[in-house]
Amino acid sequence: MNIGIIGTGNIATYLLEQINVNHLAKGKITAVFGRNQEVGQRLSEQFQVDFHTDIQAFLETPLDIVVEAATVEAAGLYVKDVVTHQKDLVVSSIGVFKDVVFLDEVKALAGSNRTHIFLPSGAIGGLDVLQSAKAAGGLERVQITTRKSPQSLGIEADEEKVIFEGSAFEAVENFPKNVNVALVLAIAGIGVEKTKVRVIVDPAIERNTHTIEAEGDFGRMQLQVENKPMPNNPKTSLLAALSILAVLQNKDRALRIGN
Ligand SMILES: NC(=O)C1=CN([C@@H]2O[C@H](COP(=O)(O)OP(=O)(O)OC[C@H]3O[C@@H](n4cnc5c(N)ncnc54)[C@H](O)[C@@H]3O)[C@@H](O)[C@H]2O)C=CC1
Ligand SMILES: O=C([O-])CC(=O)C(=O)O
Repeated sequence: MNIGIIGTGNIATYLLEQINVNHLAKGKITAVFGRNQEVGQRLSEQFQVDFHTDIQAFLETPLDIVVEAATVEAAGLYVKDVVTHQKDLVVSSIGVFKDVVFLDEVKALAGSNRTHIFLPSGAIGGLDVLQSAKAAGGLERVQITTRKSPQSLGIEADEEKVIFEGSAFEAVENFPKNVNVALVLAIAGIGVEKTKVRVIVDPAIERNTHTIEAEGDFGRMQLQVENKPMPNNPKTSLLAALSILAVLQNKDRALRIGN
């Protein structure tokens, strides 16, 4: 499997190490697309990977699957191109799908190009429960509370404070690098308007903590994940990078676990 990556940051570098050096997934990252020539050159030498600044040239290389590990904005620019070039796609910046019409368009393109789109569970879990809970309707309420340090949120604060309360749609507009988890939750569950999000800044906390609550005909769920932030980017939890690695490991397996 030839893997391409969009982005040259923290997640991209983590995947290059785990796949090209530690061989933790089948296949190899053969090409990286980014804007920063200097960083790209460094990654290219360190991990024996082609670096491209032209998206068309990147997508014309023989790739089986492309991992977007850039930003919500970059995902908006490139995901359709990836699918129309008939590559499978893994999206990290799931906030790009806050626009349901855009999500439907990308899904339709994937159908007509016979490709698959993977949305990793990222820095949370519980998506299996939500999908089962709504299989026959009857999922009523979903809420996520994200608690992060000022460094992880990229803001200044000297006391604990609720800094956002609203829908998943509004949350992405405000914190595009911190609430992709709310979007995957919304897509798995009851949608971007009904999924409620709270963001709390907490100077006393070291871990990126997400608490998910859901209720419906199935009963109730409460799940809390206390994530270690990544050293190179404290906004991002290690689990988010691991979840992409797991998607790449599981993609073609005969045995599927969870729904
Ligand atoms: N689903 C989830 O649970 C999570 C998702 N994320 C998403 O993953 C993304 C990547 O995370 P990190 O690697 O930690 O971030 P990072 O900030 O270390 O790296 C982002 C990279 O994207 C590149 N980039 C930005 N705009 C670009 C463009 N137009 N074209 C090409 N490259 C562009 C930057 O140069 C940088 O190399 C985040 O921005 C966020 O959207 C992050 C954490 C959790
Ligand atoms: O990594 C995390 O804890 C969550 C995150 O940044 C995101 O969902 O964008």
